Amino acid sequence: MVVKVRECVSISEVRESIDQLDDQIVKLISERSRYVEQAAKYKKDTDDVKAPKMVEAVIEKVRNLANENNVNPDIIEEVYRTMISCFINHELVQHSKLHSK
Ligand SMILES: C=C(O[C@@H]1C=C(C(=O)O)C=C[C@H]1O)C(=O)O
Repeated sequence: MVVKVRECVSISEVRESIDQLDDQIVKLISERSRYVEQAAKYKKDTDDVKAPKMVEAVIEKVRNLANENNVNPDIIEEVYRTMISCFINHELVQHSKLHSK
């Protein structure tokens, strides 16, 4: 599917459109973060948090979604590897707080 976007007639319109999307993207990443934090409760050790097989499954899934949505899968993979790596570090902190009590 090709997502329909508005045909901008100036750089300020382009920037305005990108700003609106950034607002949504940050809200969605925040929502994702809340679920990753909840995952810490169900992971028994740090290997479980790092879950390399799960990471590869997510990467495969988002590469397929990228192909379906007409965006370069290599860009999506790089963005997701960076995001998941940050979330794993965040979750390791949550996990150690929960399991040191
Ligand atoms: C949500 C899970 O794992 C977590 C998912 C992450 C992510 O997708 O960003 C990061 C850390 C993992 O511990 C899961 O195993 O289902």
